[in-house]
Amino acid sequence: MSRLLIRGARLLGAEAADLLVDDGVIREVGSIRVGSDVEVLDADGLVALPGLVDLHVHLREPGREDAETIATGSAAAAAGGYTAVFAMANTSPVTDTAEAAERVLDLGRACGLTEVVPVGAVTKGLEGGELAELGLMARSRAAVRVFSDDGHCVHDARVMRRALEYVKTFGGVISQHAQDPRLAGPDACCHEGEVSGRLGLTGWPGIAEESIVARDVMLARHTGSRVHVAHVSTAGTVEVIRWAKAQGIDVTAEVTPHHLALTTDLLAGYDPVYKVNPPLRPTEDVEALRAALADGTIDAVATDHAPHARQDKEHAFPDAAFGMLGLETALSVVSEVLVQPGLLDWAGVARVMSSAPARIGGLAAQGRPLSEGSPAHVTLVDPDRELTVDAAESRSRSRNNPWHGRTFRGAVVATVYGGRVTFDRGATSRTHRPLTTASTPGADL
Ligand SMILES: NC(=O)N[C@@H](CC(=O)O)C(=O)O
Repeated sequence: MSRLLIRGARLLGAEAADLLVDDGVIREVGSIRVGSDVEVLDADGLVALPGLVDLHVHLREPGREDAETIATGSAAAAAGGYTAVFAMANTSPVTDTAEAAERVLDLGRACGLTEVVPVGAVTKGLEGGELAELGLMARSRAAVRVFSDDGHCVHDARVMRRALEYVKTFGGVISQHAQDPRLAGPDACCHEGEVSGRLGLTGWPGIAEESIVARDVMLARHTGSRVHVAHVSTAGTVEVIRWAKAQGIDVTAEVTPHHLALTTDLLAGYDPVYKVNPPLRPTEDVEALRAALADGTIDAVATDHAPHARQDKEHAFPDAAFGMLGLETALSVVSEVLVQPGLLDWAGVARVMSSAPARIGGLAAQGRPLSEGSPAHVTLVDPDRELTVDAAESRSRSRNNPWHGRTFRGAVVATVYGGRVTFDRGATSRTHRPLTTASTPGADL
């Protein structure tokens, strides 16, 4: 494999330095001179983060390759700075066997743009009844550690209890889509409140999420097992998780960029691009989610990248599919709503978008500090670069992009996965410019 020099990157909490990558590993960090046989990424003024890790994406293959494939989803992931993504099990067929998980793994490896980690279903066919082949999936080549019926809640407490007991035996985790189906059924498509009343849309009350999370943290305590809360969307859920963590219960949680930035008011025009599950919530919830991510109550940002073909999404609001794209814009949204206002620094971004999700998902080779001997998974970010989102330019096969037309400050410039450049917005051709903090580069990170 060819060698790569990442020149002059701003490392977290350290001086700017060059990184020499050989055979997929960071060999040297410092001031490095190389010959002309080495590919160079000019990272002057760019922040180098450990490669981003996304615990929650929908890649739609097998079954809905018209909406996304593992290849197009991997390209979108690389463009978003991701070096690992966890592919949810709600494909067709469902990832509920060892063979299905291995197939997703192999398709991801064949693309080679990012690590594609299969998530196994908790129950057969996501039907909520019988447990899927959890042990076989764990012992397969795919070594599945994260299990989820995402898109559906594991609503039967007895099934959830057994699943938690089972995955404990091999250090797995259940990622729960918390939605009590009796409190928020299939027609529920809008946060239950003033807006749903005014628009005449069926409400999806926060209590449908909070009551399941409260039950699940108690089941995690009872079983001594590990539960992860997918796409937290309300202030009440934050309170439950904060309490559970204070009791020492083994619970982790993720929040999406859209729940950190968009509110239920956007539904006023009935644009189905804003229809997502769980729904967009009011400002008070958004503020609580931002604060919870900053103080560590919520561990990670996960996109819930949910591509949909036009024929599924472009309908009257109640009939449209749930979900929105997220992979290519996540870092820019986090930069805009958390870094610019001072709620997170870049070390904090590395925590919530790389090291914490890697730890939760059991990926030892991801989320590591960029030091000698670490695998070369690197995301280069320009904190000041403006990015205007154009849905037509997406690498995703789908166009349900809620950020179309928005301009963000802060963008991924290049991604290195296993020592190979998988995305480059021009880092190889950038002109040199001075570091913004010349005396102590990295001090503001
Ligand atoms: N998050 C979404 O809005 N959609 C998800 C599944 C789901 O959680 O409904 C999808 O697969 O499209």
